[in-house]
Amino acid sequence: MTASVFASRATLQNVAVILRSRELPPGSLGFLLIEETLHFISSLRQAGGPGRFVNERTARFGSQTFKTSLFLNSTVVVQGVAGNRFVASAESRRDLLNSWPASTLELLGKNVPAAVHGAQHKRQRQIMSACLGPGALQKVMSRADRMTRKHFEASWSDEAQLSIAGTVKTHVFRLACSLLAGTEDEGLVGHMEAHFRTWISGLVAVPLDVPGTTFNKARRARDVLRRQIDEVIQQRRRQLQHEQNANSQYEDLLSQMILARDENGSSLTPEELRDVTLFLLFAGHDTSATALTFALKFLEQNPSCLNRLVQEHEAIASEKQPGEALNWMDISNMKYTWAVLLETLRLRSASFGGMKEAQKELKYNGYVIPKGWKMFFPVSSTHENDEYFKDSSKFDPSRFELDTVQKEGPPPFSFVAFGVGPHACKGGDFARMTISLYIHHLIMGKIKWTSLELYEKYHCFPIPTFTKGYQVVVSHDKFPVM
Ligand code: HEM
Repeated sequence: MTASVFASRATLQNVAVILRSRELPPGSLGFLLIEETLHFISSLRQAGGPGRFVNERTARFGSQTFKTSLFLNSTVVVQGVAGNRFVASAESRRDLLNSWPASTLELLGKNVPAAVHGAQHKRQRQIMSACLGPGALQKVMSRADRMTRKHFEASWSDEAQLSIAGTVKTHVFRLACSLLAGTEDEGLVGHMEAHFRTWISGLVAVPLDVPGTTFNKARRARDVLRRQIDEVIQQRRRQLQHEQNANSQYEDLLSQMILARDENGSSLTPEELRDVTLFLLFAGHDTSATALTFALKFLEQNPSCLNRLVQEHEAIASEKQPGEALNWMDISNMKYTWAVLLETLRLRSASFGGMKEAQKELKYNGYVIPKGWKMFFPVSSTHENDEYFKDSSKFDPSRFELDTVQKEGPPPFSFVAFGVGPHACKGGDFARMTISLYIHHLIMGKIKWTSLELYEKYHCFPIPTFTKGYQVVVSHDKFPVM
């Protein structure tokens, strides 16, 4: 049955391709629409992500724009600044729409920002802006600072051997639960973490919903998480009703999200609030944890960059009283730290690219993109292009040091780790706060970490992941001055 559906879909699409072959970009949809997907996934299973898949086809067809088929969809791949700019502006006109597989949306929920468009999306973005921007984050900074200090005391003891990937992931999840959902209850958070991992593993699984499959377990885990988040929200609403002053300094973003209104005075519906809270945990978790893990690896491999960071953090700490929490101004003054994070994301982007669907026939670069086809912009082929980033394979945070080292930053649409267009990331400041705090307390704790394997392998399916979890030995001492 499934095979015949594949076959008829593939046949219909192939007929369309033959009829319009002169107008379409060069390329091949492969055998039964599945062959190309297998090549794509095999490329993601290696370091470099989709780079090999994209570069091979770019060379074979002599064009940066080519057709292929990904995840059963006829797809046009576009690259570089021009391709990214085209996607952003076509999406702003709603000629392209965000396109996630139906099975992923089934697990994420139909109300999440990535799934909605138009007025509902605008309302959600306005509310998220109010709750994830510097003003809101300033209110939760002392809580975040306290949790990060506590994490180092508990997990980074002298001579400990630990997996940085695992340790960082757990911390980022706990911090996000505390700041986004307002809960630090260890029992509840531990329980949520286990369900959370089962839930997100279903997002890239075969969507077979029968008992025992990864997808089915993920759907059940999602139901448990929804109940848990609903309870947390109800509890928070009751607390807020008892608060005398609704403008007091809320130490969690959930309270701010409950109270936030868009320009028309509308708030999130209860179902939206639940789905958006869970979505924020999902959107901010693996992305931030991966960026932090790879940043630490790059720093270990580049002692001169680490030394610059030490100077920056010592200067900031010297202005504080002992034990005084960092504030948002301190985070925004950590300019080299931010440059290290951006350079890490350039070389190890958590997203391998964006997939959008054409709502009508489009023209790009002289080629036709038929209605219903997907457009895919791979991140790596822009990030690793010497035209935009000189010596692009080199880890060099100074390319993002605007005002001080560089007169101009990279060209617009060349750095796309946070996506482009109306659905671009809303959590950059949150990620910046989480990662900067972590690096600050690591450095000020005089902690040294040494890899058991300096050049450990990693793969990119679905995001960059060290094969052995980046195992290190910890010691507490002074950094060598370079
Ligand atoms: C280094 C960390 C992060 C990276 C690299 C990252 C990257 C991305 C990317 C590539 C997208 C998709 C954009 C698109 O579809 O075009 C996205 C969307 C999003 N991210 Fe992030 N993200 C990070 C952290 C966070 C955090 C910490 C949060 C929240 C706490 C967050 C919230 C969101 C939201 C809400 C969206 C969806 C926006 C929409 O559909 O309107 N992200 N992010």
